[in-house]
This record gives sequence, structure tokens and C-alpha cells, in this order.
Amino acid sequence: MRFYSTNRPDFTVSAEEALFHSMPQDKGLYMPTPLPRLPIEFFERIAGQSLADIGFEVSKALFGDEISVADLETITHQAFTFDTPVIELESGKVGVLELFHGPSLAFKDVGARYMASLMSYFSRQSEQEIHILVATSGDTGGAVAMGFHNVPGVRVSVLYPSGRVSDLQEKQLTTLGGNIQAFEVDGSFDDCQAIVKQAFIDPELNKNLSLSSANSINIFRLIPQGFYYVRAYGQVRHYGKPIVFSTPSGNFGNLSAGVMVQQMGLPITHFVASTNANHIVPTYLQTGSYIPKPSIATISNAMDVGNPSNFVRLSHLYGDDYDNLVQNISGYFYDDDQTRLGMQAIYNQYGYVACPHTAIGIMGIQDYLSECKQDAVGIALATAHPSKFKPLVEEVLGKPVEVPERLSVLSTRTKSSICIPADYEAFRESLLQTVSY
Ligand SMILES: N[C@@H](CCOP(=O)(O)O)C(=O)O
Repeated sequence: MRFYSTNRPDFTVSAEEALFHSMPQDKGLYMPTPLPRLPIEFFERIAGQSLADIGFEVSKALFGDEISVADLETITHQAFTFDTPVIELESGKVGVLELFHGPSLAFKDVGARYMASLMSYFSRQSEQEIHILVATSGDTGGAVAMGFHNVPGVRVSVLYPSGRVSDLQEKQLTTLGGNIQAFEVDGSFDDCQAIVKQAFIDPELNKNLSLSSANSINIFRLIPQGFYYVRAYGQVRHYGKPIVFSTPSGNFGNLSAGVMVQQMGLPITHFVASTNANHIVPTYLQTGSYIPKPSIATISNAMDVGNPSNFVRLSHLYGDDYDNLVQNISGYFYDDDQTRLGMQAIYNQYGYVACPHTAIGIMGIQDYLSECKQDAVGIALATAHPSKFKPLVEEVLGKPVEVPERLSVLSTRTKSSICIPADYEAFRESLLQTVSY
């Protein structure tokens, strides 16, 4: 398995290089090549398999020539200590794939923990400290902070947009201490992402620090996100119907991971890209024009992205062929009022408490299935536990939301962050002050 840059397809690197030097210097993103095809028998026998078992099988197909089978088994079983169950809202028709049973209560735990496991494997012999830079609009930061907290030889800097993440998400980023440093940026997620991307191509900084990404910039954060689509398929294939996934989308890594695993042979019939008022990609799907815009703050903050980093990957997966892409992906978007109404309707109809992102995913699948009149199993990805947005969910549903202990313990801890303007030089200076080399 090699990895090419989307800006220079003839330039390829090894898995280890793509993992640690996550962004090519030509400012592209790495893509795996060739994508192996999984045998149909694999999909026929996965019904009872856990996320860890599936992750192991798919990892073997991807990296079996570079990492031993025994090591891959350790890597995957160390990463996936929780399940991703499908909860059926309407039997054989609509379900949610709950991805929030990991440590940070969000889907990002899957990618962050697999990446952390893989990094420990590759850096076993190395003395050099790895410095992870991560930009977050809410969920990635918490998952990465928890995934790497107190991991020897790793330091993490998390950049987040001030005032634009939920209180509990902010606590996850700012209260761990130790090797985790939060930078509170006076700007948007897009500003945070642009700053970290600039850092990865800053020659001076890279001479002194071994910088790596734990955003979906890093292909190894994104690949494991394909495993839970396979796990979901294993749970609903007995219906013998076409399967459509609705993926709440911000930076479009989650959807790209689904398309990758579909191209490896997973029988997915269609995707729905569901998002909020930041509807850059749904608009592209309608018009063919991709026009990034400054992001708008919404109640589904983790999807507040105005220039989704993975649009280029998505496009590459379809050979940059718009007609090909729109046949496989439909786009739906909802503003905050529609999201609130959707959260209420989902609770009234199914008794299911959904976070605003998950509600958008469920609305997307409901609207797609009713418009296409398709007899399919529709699965919406449930990206975060509703308690991460406790005040909002309680206000919208008018009922108390229980907070799991691993999250509630954070509420009394004291926040610690470094406030910076949305400016690369300011970040660089501040970063260098926090590290001694
Ligand atoms: N929605 C994300 C934004 C970053 O996306 P990533 O997949 O590139 O890490 C978040 O919650 O932080």
C-alpha cells in the first residue's frame, strides 16, 4: 500500500511516512493506492463480528504486507474496546449507527484511537517526541486529547474556535493538562484548520519539531472510520435490502471513509451527505460549483466548516467526475430551526434523544427515502452522545439529559487555554514558547 498526494498523483510515500508526516509539502492530501478489493465472502460472514474483528480483517487487507498479522491484531484490539451498535428506530427501515460509546463520546474516538495505536507501533524504537497539531470544531479535539493523554513521547496542541464549541466539548480539550495544550482561537474552525495546515509546511518549525496531524488531514485518522460502516452492514444485511447511509458532514472525512470502503467492495447503495447551514457540498451536488464560504455558527457546531478539507479526497475517489459523484451521493441541509424541530419530531416519533448532528443525519435519511420512495434500510450515523450538548438538548426536548460519568467529572474542572488571534505567526510564536527543544 502506497499513498499519493492529491496534488501530485505520481508522488507516493510509505504508510509510515504518511502517518507521521501527514500532509504532503505540496499542500495536497494523501490517498491510499491501490485500494484493495475485499472478497464478497468477507461481507457474507461478518454478521456477528465486533468492530475490533472487522478492523483487524480490513487492516490486514490494507497493511498486511507492512505490519505482521500479530501486530495488526494487537493494534486493532487495543484501539477498539467499544462497539458501534445499530439501533433500529423503525425495524428494517430506519436505524442509527451509534458511534459515541468510546471514551470521548463521539465518533472521532474510532479514528483517534486507531491512529494512536499505530503511532505507538511505528515509534517503538524512536526516541524523538511527536508533536500532534489538531484543529477542532468540537469533537476531534476531545477524542485526540483523550486518545493521546499521557502517552509517552507525544505532545498534543489542540486549536479550537473560541465560543463555538459546547461547554462540555471545551472541558474535554482544556482540562486534561499534562501533554495536552489547548489554543483558543479568536476565529472559526476554518481559521484553526488553516493555521495547522500552514504549520505542516513551515520548514523552520518542521526542522525543530516532529509535527503530525490527528485531523482527517491524516489518512490514518480517516481509514478506520470505514470500519464502522462495515460493522453496520453486518448488523442489517439480513434484511436483504439496499443500504443507504446518511452521514452528518462537516469536514467530509466521515463520508470519504464510507466511500473508500464502498470502493473496497462493501455493498452500500447510496450516501446522503447531511449538513447544516454550512451547505457548501450539498450546493455543489446541486449545482456543480464548489464555492467555499466563511463558516456560519450553528447549534450543530461540529459541522461548522466552510471549506471542507476532504472535498478534494471525495472528488478524487470519483476520478474528479461530477456525474459519477452525484449518482452516489445526495445532499440535504437544515438550518437551526429545522434542526430543533427535527430533534423534537425524532423524540416524539421514536422516543430517541439525538444530538443536533445526529438529528440532521436522521432527517437526511428520512427525506431521502421518502423522496426516492426506495425500499431500503436507511442508517444515519449518530456522531455524538446528546449529553455533549446537554443545555441545548434539554431546552429543545424539555426533559433532563443524563450525562455519563466520564463526561460529568469534567464539569467541575478548571479550563486552561492559551488565547490567540486567528493568525499563523501568533500561533507559531505561542507554540514555540510552550515547547523546549
Ligand atoms: N467536525 C470536526 C472538525 C475536524 O474534522 P476532522 O475530521 O478533520 O478531524 C470536529 O468535531 O472537530
